[in-house]
Amino acid sequence: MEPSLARCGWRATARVRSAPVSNVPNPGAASGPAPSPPSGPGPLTPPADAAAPVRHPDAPAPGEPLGPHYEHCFGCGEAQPHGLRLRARAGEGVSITAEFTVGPDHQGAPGLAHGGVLATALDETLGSLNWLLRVVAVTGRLQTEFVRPVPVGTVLHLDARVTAVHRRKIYCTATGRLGGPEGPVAVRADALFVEVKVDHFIDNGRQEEIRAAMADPDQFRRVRAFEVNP
Ligand SMILES: CCCCCCCC/C=C\CCCCCCCC(=O)SCCNC(=O)CCNC(=O)[C@H](O)C(C)(C)COP(=O)(O)OP(=O)(O)OC[C@H]1O[C@@H](n2cnc3c(N)ncnc32)[C@H](O)[C@@H]1OP(=O)(O)O
Repeated sequence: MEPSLARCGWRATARVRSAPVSNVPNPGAASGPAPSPPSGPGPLTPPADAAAPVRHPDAPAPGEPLGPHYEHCFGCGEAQPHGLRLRARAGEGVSITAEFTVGPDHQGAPGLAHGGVLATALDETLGSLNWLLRVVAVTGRLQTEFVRPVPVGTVLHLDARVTAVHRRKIYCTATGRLGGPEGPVAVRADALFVEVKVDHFIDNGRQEEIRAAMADPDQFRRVRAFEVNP
């Protein structure tokens, strides 16, 4: 241990307190064997009749930057001072690459990215995939795996792809690597997005921001085009 940390009273031997499992009361014990864990495919496994994703003919070309989908978005917006300012590019097929530089505003522990911020980076990258399908969709489910700590200053290189589509459900997966596209894997996610109409935002968003977004002709046209010109 660093001498300076030892001076602060930190002990490398700290352990979570725990009781032996046999001492934990089990109210179900008297009524027979414990229920078996759920089996079968989970909600992030596409059903057998799911289809392969199809890249929309008007999707941005591979390598083309996607640009923010909303300027105040915490994930990608330019007008969001503490946001992630994640930059995404179209990939081949229905895939995306993205970069996010972890800054001091993104810390959880000293010098390390907050797990929720990393989940946001994964969510934002996965959400960008819908631009290649040309549908508007929101996250229904996001399962994250944190494999390595991510220091402040790291450029996290993300890649994501859609694996299957079933009715309004879009199944996708993403990986984030440290320092470069071939760097060690730090985070992973599997997700289910659900296609929605633009009315989802109009009906549920705070009126102040909705009015401002509707007054922005670029914003409105871009999103509506997904609905009326599938
Ligand atoms: C002028 C206005 C301008 C607007 C500008 C807009 C620009 C922005 C454009 C694009 C935005 C993209 C934003 C990107 C940001 C990154 C992504 C996010 O963080 S999004 C935020 C977090 N997510 C939510 O807030 C969702 C909250 N949840 C909901 O609203 C609903 O629960 C919703 C829409 C997800 C589903 O509700 P239902 O009533 O529409 O759909 P049902 O009929 O229940 O489900 C349809 C199918 O999906 C399955 N499903 C739904 N939710 C599921 C879940 N959580 N897990 C598993 N399956 C689920 C169901 O089982 C059903 O499947 P079966 O077709 O029957 O097989």
